[in-house]
Amino acid sequence: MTVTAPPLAPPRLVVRTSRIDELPQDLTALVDLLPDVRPLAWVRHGDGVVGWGEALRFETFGPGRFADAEHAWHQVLVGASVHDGVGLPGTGPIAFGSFAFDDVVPGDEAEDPTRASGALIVPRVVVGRRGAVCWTTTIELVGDRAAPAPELLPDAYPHTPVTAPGRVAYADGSVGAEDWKAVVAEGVSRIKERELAKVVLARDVVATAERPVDPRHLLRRLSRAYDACWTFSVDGLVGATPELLVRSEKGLVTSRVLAGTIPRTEGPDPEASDVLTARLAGSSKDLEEHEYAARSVAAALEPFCSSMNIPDGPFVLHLPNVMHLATDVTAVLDPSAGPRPPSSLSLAAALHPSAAVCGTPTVAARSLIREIEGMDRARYAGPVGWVGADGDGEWGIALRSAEISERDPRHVRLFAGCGIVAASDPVAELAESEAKLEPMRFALGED
Ligand SMILES: C=C(O[C@H]1C=CC=C(C(=O)O)[C@@H]1O)C(=O)O
Repeated sequence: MTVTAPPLAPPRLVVRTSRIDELPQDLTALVDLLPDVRPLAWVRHGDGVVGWGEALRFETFGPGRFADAEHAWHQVLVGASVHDGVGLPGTGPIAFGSFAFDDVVPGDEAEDPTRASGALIVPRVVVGRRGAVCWTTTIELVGDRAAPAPELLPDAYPHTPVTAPGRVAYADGSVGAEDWKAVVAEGVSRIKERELAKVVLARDVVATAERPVDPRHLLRRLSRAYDACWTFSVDGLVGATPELLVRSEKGLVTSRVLAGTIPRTEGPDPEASDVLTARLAGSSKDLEEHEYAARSVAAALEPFCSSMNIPDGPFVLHLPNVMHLATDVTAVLDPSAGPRPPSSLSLAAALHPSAAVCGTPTVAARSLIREIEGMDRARYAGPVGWVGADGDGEWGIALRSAEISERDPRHVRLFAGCGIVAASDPVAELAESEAKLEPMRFALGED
């Protein structure tokens, strides 16, 4: 694990949260506040948290990436001095984070042994909104002479205008579209050979923009057009995910499980929309895909919970680009499990990778992905979100996402994947993956 911070050991945080005037009733009110420095965001329906600056960063590696990050977060909180005048989820100290999908990236260690597979970032400034309550949090490192005075913090970062990426050219990523159909066909045949029941296979597309991609541009467009999704930005990974891996708040745990998809092709015709909804709700192939995902989430949560509610069947979630089969799982953390309940981050670690992004059984699916997918997923399909001082927080699965290249921010990798079962058809899966790329293609467009 790497801790990047001014040379102070151990670092001591001073955290102040205070209520501020209500922000405009606008879906982009929070993301509009972001300055031009690697923005942090977790926003849905205009509520959530945004952050900027870096008080602390913890970088972690490999299979221990979640546990090491959690340990570092606990350590830093021990000495923190917190003045929280609001007391809501997301107030006080928080860290944004994102984590790689896989424990190992084949061949990668040789190429870049320093590339972290997880990071928690404690921002210098957070602004949040929950309903009518808005707040700001400033986070300083004691003795950090480089830090601006607290009263200057919100303005101490450059507020240059948001820039649009201009013309964007798209090219094949690691595996071209045609070849990817063969990858899917291989997945189907392995399933038919009974090696496994389900595997999620993904592909990437590389976008090259005329100008460096400003994550704030993507955030604005996503939070407006995909407001029912969780729009996020952490360390150059930006997206609007419809899938909530876990939210943990005061002992109540929620997870929105998605699997089973139909691209939306019906335009504004409500009758056509009803036909698609009915087709998805009655598709045995999609129901099978969904069942594996819902079961994997329930099984991972079970050891931590005293009760759980799993609806009998999924509902159909309507998004602008696709419809999904969805199940909202709710559960209560077991109060007798010990003095410190599991944090949202450790629940995310236990849930990852669910069968919505990996497959069933997990180990067989993960090894088939490594064998045939032909792509480094990096942080795509890994957990992304935030954790607070009490461990509560929200973690989504980094879907409908793209990674802006650190080396050259004109380059962006867009990702999409599809659950494959015995009845999957490679042509239909390619069309589905295109529909799942649509949010990020839209985000890269012009206002
Ligand atoms: C893996 C992705 O979607 C997952 C979530 C919802 C529906 C899915 C599906 O129907 O295949 C996938 O399991 C993705 O968007 O890249």
